Amino acid sequence: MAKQVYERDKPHINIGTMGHVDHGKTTLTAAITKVLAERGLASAVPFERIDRAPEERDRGITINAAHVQYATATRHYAHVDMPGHADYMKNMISGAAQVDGAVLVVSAQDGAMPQTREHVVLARQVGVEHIVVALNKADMVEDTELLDLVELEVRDLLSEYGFPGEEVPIVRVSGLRALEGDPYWTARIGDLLDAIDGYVPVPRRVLDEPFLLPVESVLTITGRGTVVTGVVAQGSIRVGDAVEVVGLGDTFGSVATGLETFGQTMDRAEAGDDTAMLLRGVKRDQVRRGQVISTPGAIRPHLRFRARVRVLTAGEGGRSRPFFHGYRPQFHFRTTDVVGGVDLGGDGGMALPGDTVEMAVELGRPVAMTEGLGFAIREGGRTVGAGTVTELIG
Ligand SMILES: Nc1nc2c(ncn2[C@@H]2O[C@H](COP(=O)(O)OP(=O)(O)OP(=O)(O)O)[C@@H](O)[C@H]2O)c(=O)[nH]1
Ligand SMILES: [Mg+2]
Repeated sequence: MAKQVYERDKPHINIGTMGHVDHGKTTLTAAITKVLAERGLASAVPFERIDRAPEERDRGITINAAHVQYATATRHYAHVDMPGHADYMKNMISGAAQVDGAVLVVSAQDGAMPQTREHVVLARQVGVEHIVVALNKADMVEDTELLDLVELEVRDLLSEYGFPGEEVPIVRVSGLRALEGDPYWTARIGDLLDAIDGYVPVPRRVLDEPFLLPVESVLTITGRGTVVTGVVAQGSIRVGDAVEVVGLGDTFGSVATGLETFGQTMDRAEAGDDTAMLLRGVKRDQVRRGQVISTPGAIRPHLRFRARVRVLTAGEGGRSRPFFHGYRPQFHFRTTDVVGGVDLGGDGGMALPGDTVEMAVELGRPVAMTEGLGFAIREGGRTVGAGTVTELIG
């Protein structure tokens, strides 16, 4: 059967659901596709197809970020449903790094919880500028004063981390009731989508720079070959173009022999597209998450770099004590994390929570990078810093 061709007839936006564990992100994601399917703008994706790994079903939590697509009257969306559980924060970070805007899901019953705060902090760090709040499980709270209070609390939290808390749209929804077909709550999902359409701007895509695709996942298509997926960070590519696979090992060349988005073929993929790329002559074990696919020669892997880092405070989920020269946390770049040693300049170097410091870093594995690349620093399940590469050393 011939595959459908992707029609680039509406602006494309990448968004995602984030928020504390169990606040209803996956249910809301399923509800959005259901409501839009009824309008002929999406295929309904049931809850079990979003959380589909056996462990996800058994534990009732999201582990891997899942991607679905839908359209509103004016836009095409790729939507990544991120995990809320603290153990899977690194999947949340790479998910958030790809989105142009986020839907922060907050349970109206529980209000803002630890990962609500941590996700807001991380969204800020990875450059998400626009957040729309879904005050979910609103079906469970009858007291409207209580809803007003939770709303205020969320606005304050957003303002605390530099978002315009006063103007962020907050929509009271019930993903579960909408999924069950309740007309009132179905209409509220419509309100949420209107808020997203209206509040998250179409970002300016960087098309005039070399092509770059951070690899999010790798799969084998029997009889065709190895496919990498991810959101194109910059530039564009056509079927037949030469590419390089860069980072985590030796750089090698290939050719993009096929391009798809959500199962629809494309002749050309461009910045912002959620893309699957078939690579010629590449074995499954030669590519992995954390590498980048680029125009040949456009980017190099590096082990050593200098950076400017803001050390998070305990209140932001970071450390309560300083770290010193020789500290070895994990560095999260785009879709990967790599251990690295920190040089704070001499044995007396120290970085206090709340400080912004300059440091040199030596990674355990080379990562494809250019100056200006952002990253998060994590240790023992928490985010301790946010940085930007200022100079490539080696
Ligand atoms: N009453 C009510 N229950 C809901 C609503 N949305 C979700 N739930 C329930 O809350 C529980 C968690 O829902 P999920 O959608 O898995 O939550 P999640 O935020 O995706 O969880 P993680 O991805 O593991 O962080 C499930 O039992 C849902 O049925 C809602 O709007 N109202
Ligand atoms: Mg989930």
